[in-house]
Amino acid sequence: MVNKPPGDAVAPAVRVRGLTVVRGGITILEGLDLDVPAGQVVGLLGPSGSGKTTLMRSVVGVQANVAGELRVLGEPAGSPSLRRRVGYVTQAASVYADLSVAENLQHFTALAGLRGAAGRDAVTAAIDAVDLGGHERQQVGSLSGGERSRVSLAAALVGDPELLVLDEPTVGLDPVLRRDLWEMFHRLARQGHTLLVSSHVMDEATRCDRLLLLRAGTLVADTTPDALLADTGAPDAERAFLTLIDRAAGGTR
Ligand SMILES: Nc1ncnc2c1ncn2[C@@H]1O[C@H](COP(=O)(O)OP(=O)(O)OP(=O)(O)O)[C@@H](O)[C@H]1O
Repeated sequence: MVNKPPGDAVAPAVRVRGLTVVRGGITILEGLDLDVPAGQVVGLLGPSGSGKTTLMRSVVGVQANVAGELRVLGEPAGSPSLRRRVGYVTQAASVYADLSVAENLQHFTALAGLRGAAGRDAVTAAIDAVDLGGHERQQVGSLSGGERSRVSLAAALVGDPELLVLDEPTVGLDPVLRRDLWEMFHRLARQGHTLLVSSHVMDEATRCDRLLLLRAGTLVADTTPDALLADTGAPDAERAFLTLIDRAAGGTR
């Protein structure tokens, strides 16, 4: 497992300066400056279409037409050396429905270059991390939606990446599963992983250590849940977000 370095003076896991991304001839992200601190659960929140996936794709190095500075774990985003250090879970499940949980994870451990005992240990550790013990032999196609999401997460975990980039991992899950997943994210952060987790559900903001609030491709706030509520005087994250948007627009509400 990744170990936390001592002290607080740790370089950010992701450093973004002046990031602009154009897709289909349209500027989707414009001049973003932000840091993702190491060892924390950082929420990337914003409405549908605000650019969360585009930013995540840029961080993991699969996005074209990216301008500006984008460093991930000290390397330029997309560097070949980052392939094993960064895990990415997209919104679409990336696991095979006709294989069992264990077979899926064996496939991903092999892709991560882990063979023999190291591969078996990685599969066991990933299954434990996502609490899927007892489901090893079950076909993924017969799992519940929440269990399937956790297999995708386990697949991203097998190489023990330092940075996990998770695109809307809790979408469509019931409140209990959502809570369990957020608890798991914090457990992973305590082990030294950094998690960048997107959501368009504002009440998930309170579950993050830090928050990046995006709207229409610009950063509305880089804050903590407590500071967000204190700064806006709003009773919850959703109303705080609306207050910030009104402020940015020069509104009076
Ligand atoms: N190839 C493309 N050409 C033009 N516009 C695009 C292209 N891909 C994405 N977009 C636009 O970029 C904007 C940001 O999309 P993105 O998927 O990053 O948003 P998001 O915040 O992740 O949304 P959601 O929460 O719905 O997943 C959207 O308005 C989308 O329509």
